[in-house]
Amino acid sequence: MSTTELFPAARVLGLLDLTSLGEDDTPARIRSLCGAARSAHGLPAAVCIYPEHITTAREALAGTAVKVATVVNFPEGADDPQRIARETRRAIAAGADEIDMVLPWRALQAADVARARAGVDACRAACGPGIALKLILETGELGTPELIRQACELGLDAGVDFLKTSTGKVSVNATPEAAAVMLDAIAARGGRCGFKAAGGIRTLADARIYLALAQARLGADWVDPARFRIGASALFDALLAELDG
Ligand SMILES: O=C[C@H](O)COP(=O)(O)O
Repeated sequence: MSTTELFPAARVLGLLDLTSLGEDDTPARIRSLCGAARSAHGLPAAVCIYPEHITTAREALAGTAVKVATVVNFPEGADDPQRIARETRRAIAAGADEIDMVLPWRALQAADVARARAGVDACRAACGPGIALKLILETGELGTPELIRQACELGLDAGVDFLKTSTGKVSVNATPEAAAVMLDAIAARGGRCGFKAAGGIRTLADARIYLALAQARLGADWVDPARFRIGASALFDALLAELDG
């Protein structure tokens, strides 16, 4: 079966974190994004927006099952655990269901594993068991498969809910090579952690590359919104175009 048949546009839509992380986003833009999310073809898994727009998104999505995801320590990936905890608590108080936190990846690059881990632990503690934590590794900046694997192990040890590739704000974002390393790490721990490909994914063909990689390593049943997401700001229009025929 081809990836087009395995992963039709309607299925991809249900796995989408519909993203708007523009510096100039306004409440009107977020309302419009959430209005579009209520498409006749089905709902995305989540919208992903800056923390200042959580309330707007919550209101605009009321009555739907679409989760409100937001970003913390974004996009820089700083290494201040207290700031990370504070941002996380505020986002949850404002109504976020899911937190996409950037790993203090420079600390990891500098071999300060404890500092990087402290940031993730702070976010995990602030999330508690009820809020999904997606750890953004910024794989394009980590660079080597060894460092990407080390970042995966750090996140898995800390009990994050998803490993996510990228912020979309650096020159190298999601790549199939980085995704393969991440999916291998997730599979080696029994597939309990999810995976989110994000950053530079613009077409259905791009999305299907990551879906196929995940299915090959973790199985067809594993690929559902509880464990697999595509984060993208530019894919939605391509999906609707396909669904509209
Ligand atoms: O967190 C998700 C990414 O920011 C989305 O990146 P993108 O704008 O390249 O689709």
